[in-house]
Amino acid sequence: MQNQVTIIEHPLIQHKLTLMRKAETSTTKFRNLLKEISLLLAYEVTRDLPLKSEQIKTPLAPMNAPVLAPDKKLVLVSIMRAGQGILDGMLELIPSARVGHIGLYRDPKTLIPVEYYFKVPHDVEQRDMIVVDPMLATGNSAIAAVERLKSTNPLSIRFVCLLAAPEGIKHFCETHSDVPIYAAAIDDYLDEHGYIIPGLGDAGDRLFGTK
Ligand SMILES: O=P(O)(O)OC[C@H]1O[C@H](OP(=O)(O)OP(=O)(O)O)[C@H](O)[C@@H]1O
Ligand SMILES: O=c1cc[nH]c(=O)[nH]1
Ligand SMILES: [Mg+2]
Repeated sequence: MQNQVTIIEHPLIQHKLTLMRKAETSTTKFRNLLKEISLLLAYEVTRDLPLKSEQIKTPLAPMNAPVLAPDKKLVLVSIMRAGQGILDGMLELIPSARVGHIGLYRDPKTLIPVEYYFKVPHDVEQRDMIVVDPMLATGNSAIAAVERLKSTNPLSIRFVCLLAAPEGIKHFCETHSDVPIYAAAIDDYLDEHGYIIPGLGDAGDRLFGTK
């Protein structure tokens, strides 16, 4: 199977992403912008959710109105820390979604992800999964997270990020060819430390003000 890679080129996303990239953007602004963009990413990644009809009454007339099909249950999984920034926005749009967390940090020397936390809802086998992390750089973290999450048997998995490097997309697609990727932009390349260029720096540090 060949991955579907969707670049979400909506002007509002692109404008807000530019503001996030700027070195002078404060932690508060960075966090707010990521939340705002995440609402728009959530809109795109849920575009094909099935609907059913429900009989309702407006103040003027009865009608058959569309509502989300009740069996379409979602679980959002944040790759901590930086995934929390996308999770917050998505939960605002999909408040009934269940939430899982996987804690990973990238060893700065080896660029190998180290897991420090894992918790997903017990009924994940009946849910479609949306995994979120702003950055897909080497792809090692997303690959490890998805591998771990596949072992819990969700109905399906989608991966949503803000920025991706071409190297990370290639690596991820070679490993998890069945998982569609949604991103706001694909940047140019990775530097010798595994940072996305031009990128936006370390998403976790910028989100939480840890540097
Ligand atoms: O594709 P990769 O090369 O694996 O890099 C991407 C990972 O790096 C960042 O996390 P980081 O390790 O900085 O942890 P943090 O979220 O706690 O800052 C980012 O949020 C991804 O999880
Ligand atoms: O550019 C990068 C690469 C990995 N993780 C980040 O937060 N930023
Ligand atoms: Mg980080």
